[in-house]
Amino acid sequence: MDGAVSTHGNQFELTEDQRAIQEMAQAFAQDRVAPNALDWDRQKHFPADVIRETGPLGLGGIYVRDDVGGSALSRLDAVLVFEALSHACPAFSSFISIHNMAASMIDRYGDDEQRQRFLPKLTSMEWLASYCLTEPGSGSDAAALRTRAVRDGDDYVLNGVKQFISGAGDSDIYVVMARTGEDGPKGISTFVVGKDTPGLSFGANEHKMGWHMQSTRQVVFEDCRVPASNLLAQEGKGFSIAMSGLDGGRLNIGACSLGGAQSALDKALAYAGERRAFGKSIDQFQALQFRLADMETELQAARIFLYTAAAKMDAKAHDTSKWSAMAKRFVTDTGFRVANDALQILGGYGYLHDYGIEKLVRDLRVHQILEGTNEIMRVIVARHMIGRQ
Ligand SMILES: CC(C)(COP(=O)(O)OP(=O)(O)OC[C@H]1O[C@@H](n2cnc3c(N)ncnc32)[C@H](O)[C@@H]1OP(=O)(O)O)[C@@H](O)C(=O)NCCC(=O)NCCSC(=O)C1=CCCCC1
Repeated sequence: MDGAVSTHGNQFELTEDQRAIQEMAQAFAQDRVAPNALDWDRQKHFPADVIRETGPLGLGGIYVRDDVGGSALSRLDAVLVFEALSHACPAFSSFISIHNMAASMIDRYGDDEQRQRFLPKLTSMEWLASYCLTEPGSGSDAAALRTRAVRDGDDYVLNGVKQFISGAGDSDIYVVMARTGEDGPKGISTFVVGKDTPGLSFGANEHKMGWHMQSTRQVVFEDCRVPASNLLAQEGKGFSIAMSGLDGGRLNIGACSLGGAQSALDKALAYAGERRAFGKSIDQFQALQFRLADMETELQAARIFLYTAAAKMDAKAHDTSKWSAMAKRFVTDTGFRVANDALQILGGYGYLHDYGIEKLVRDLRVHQILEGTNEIMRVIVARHMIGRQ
């Protein structure tokens, strides 16, 4: 299985520029990611060098403004990139997506000085970035976070623990939500913290089911002194900043599921044409044809849905958060189902690491949990429907 990229003729009208972006990301995925993805997974290797190669391609700040080195592209453009990269490795693609989410939060909410200080190195990928919201005692109920930041002269002093942080220990920059005021969402603020800040440390790398090529650790703050000039926007704005970052991140994660599931379907289709049983190739059996047809149909529906949600965000539609949540839920559930069905088509071979499908299933499973569980996505959608936003 060579990880060849299929565009599978989606019906969404893409511009010539968008096709060029898509082809650039597909070529990079095929040349630099696909040949290594299984090794990275097996060795739990974080390929910082290959990740950094995406900087000069403009993927370090895909939707960051261009005065600080960003590519100033659209959310739909970004979705095309993450979909293409995920065809080779969803875990690789999702790290680039997290980095972009963090960079775009600094671009959107930072002042000029902060943008100039952090973004050129983030967009070039000289620095990598992580996003720190979840804590050991608060996941879905994000506004219950307890990491505290107390103002002391020209600094804030941070104490607390962040949990399940992707890229922790490898990233250079951490965008951290911490409590500066009252309980609940209005007491939360956002800080940019450099890796070398005294008082910042990292836990052990978690043993996970998938996403092996990126580390997941606790981030620990012990009297960690951060300059007040690293506060994004104003005190109390942190929850909204975190949520609006996730509105975009959820589209990206949907794209990572889409690309991974397409890769699994492509592998299953190729296998079904080659594998013979009872005197014919197994793709001649109607039971398998029906399954393939359902996988193709559901994946194309997910693709159109995701592209539509991205276009809504580009158009700054008032119900962007609802569309992001719907797309994240629908595409990640569909992607996992399709990848799991693909594994079934390969039978015993699907269960072997070398065929690449069990890795896709493991990688895609977590997309139904992170960046807001799919249950929380339903909460967000329902609140919009009944008028409680
Ligand atoms: C939806 C949710 C459950 C909502 O909470 P509540 O009911 O406490 O808060 P509520 O009353 O809804 O709102 C408070 C204020 O906040 C504003 N705001 C909300 N959404 C948004 C938004 N989308 N944009 C801007 N502002 C927003 C809201 O307007 C309100 O302010 P206001 O009072 O009006 O001034 C929220 O907590 C959530 O979503 N959890 C999932 C966390 C979750 O997703 N982690 C994932 C962690 S990250 C992760 O998993 C990663 C994994 C891999 C790597 C990257 C990260």
